[in-house]
Amino acid sequence: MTIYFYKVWQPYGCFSNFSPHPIEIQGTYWPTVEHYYQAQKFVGSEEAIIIPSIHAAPTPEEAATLGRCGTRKLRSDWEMVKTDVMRAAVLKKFITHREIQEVLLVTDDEVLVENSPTDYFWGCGADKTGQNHLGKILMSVREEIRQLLSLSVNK
Ligand SMILES: Nc1c(N[C@@H]2O[C@H](COP(=O)(O)O)[C@@H](O)[C@H]2O)[nH]c(=O)[nH]c1=O
Repeated sequence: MTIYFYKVWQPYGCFSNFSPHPIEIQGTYWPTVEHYYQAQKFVGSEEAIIIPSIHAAPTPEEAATLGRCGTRKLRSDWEMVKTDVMRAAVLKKFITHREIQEVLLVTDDEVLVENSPTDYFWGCGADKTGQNHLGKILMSVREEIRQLLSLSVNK
């Protein structure tokens, strides 16, 4: 059975990048994966001055609004790196927070789909034909954590 998730307050809300699970990456703490992801759009770009505001945004929604501002220029390699940026952040989230790691592992081999009505890249979009890259990242993180756990058990 496919598992759909989207908003934090809906079933499997902990799979949303907006869920309140902080991550530490290269010595910096980010309140959510979404804060980190949106800030990475401007690393090394002429708009990098916005990064502290994204970092300090009171909610992931506000971080997303800042990062999505259409007039700001993104780093030139963003399209090439964004999936790796997202995967690193999602992996860190589920390694750090054991209670949601358990929720992820209990989904076994079910297909995970971000049920966004608007996003055809990270989610499945309104008509379910989207690429679902966030769901694919979650499934690959699930597999990686399983392997890490089996290595530590067999040591
Ligand atoms: N969960 C969730 C969203 N979905 C998230 O939005 C991000 C994509 O942002 P961008 O690349 O800037 O379009 C990505 O983290 C995706 O999972 N969007 C929302 O407005 N509300 C939400 O509750």
